[in-house]
Amino acid sequence: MKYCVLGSGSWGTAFSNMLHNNGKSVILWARRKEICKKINEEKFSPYLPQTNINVFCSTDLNECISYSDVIIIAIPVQHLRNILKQIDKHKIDSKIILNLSKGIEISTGKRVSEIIYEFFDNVSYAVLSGPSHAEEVVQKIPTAVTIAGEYAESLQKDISNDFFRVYTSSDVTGVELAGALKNIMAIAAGILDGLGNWDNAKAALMTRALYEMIKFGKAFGAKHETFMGLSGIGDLMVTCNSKHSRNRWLGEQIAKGKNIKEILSQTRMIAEGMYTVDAVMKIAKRLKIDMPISKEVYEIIYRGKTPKESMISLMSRPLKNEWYV
Ligand SMILES: NC(=O)C1=CN([C@@H]2O[C@H](COP(=O)(O)OP(=O)(O)OC[C@H]3O[C@@H](n4cnc5c(N)ncnc54)[C@H](OP(=O)(O)O)[C@@H]3O)[C@@H](O)[C@H]2O)C=CC1
Ligand SMILES: O=C(CO)COP(=O)(O)O
Repeated sequence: MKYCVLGSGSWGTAFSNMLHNNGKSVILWARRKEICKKINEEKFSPYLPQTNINVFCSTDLNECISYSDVIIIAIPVQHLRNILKQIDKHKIDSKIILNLSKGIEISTGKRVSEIIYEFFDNVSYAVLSGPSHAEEVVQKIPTAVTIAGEYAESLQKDISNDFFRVYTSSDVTGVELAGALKNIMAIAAGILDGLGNWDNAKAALMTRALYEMIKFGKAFGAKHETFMGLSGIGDLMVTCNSKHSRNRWLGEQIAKGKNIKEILSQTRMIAEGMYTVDAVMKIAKRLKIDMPISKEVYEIIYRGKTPKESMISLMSRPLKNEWYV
């Protein structure tokens, strides 16, 4: 199968480079000409400056689609719709779309599969997610992830190699939601890290975060076991603890007293959780799902609540059974 990867940020670049090294035919699509030029002429990406990038890059979106059997999405979710609008429907007809992005669209509350099917009715869809920081994948550090959806077994074979191990799952909704929700929780973890390196608090936060993710997922028919796997607790652990996580970093900066505008001006990278939390709070309100950690992340980012005030709010909630619904 031939592949194109849409999105030349850190993950799209790392993933396409890995597929190229697997011996697959791959094109990376970038929206900016200067990125393509650097990758093609200097084997350099500003998103992964320590690594040689050997994959071919193009800025011609529809040419990339025509060339490929599998179209891989690595575009921040709030910008995905705008890119999909530019794709010629006939060129993508009956192809496979594999999503790597982790988020929920604010304007519609949709997961990536739902956005894709709104545009293209005759495509096959799969999602790949799990603990997989691009910075480690380009260094060939052992990584394991989950893939769910159509052609999962064929994709699993093409993508896996001696350092990147792909497991299959049948739960597309769960894999999508777990990947989106853990980004919110990583912001909360970063806020805690910025306040103090507190082991008890971090363990409590991650455990209650997982329960919150499961409650939300179940409202959409996601399987409990998915949240116990690589795309659930696995990705939650890595994102809440990793020095590479942009979501955790964003939280840490907030706790240091910086305002959001100032933090965003420091990087071109995307912390998806900052946007997903807006979508999740709208959905949770509508469906009456209690999401205390997400609510505090939302209040801090969008309402100016201080991290200390949020911590007090969380700790002074009415006492209850650990597994309340
Ligand atoms: N980084 C990682 O380790 C992992 C990331 N992911 C997920 O992959 C997805 C892509 O993230 P990642 O590769 O990390 O991106 P990065 O944060 O590394 O880079 C930002 C990307 O967003 C693009 N972008 C910024 N503004 C726009 C816009 N207005 N329209 C379209 N694209 C825009 C940038 O394009 P440009 O350079 O042209 O500005 C760039 O490709 C996210 O959903 C993320 O959660 C999943 C697993 C691992
Ligand atoms: O999803 C990721 C790792 O699995 C990347 O997380 P960040 O976007 O927080 O860097």
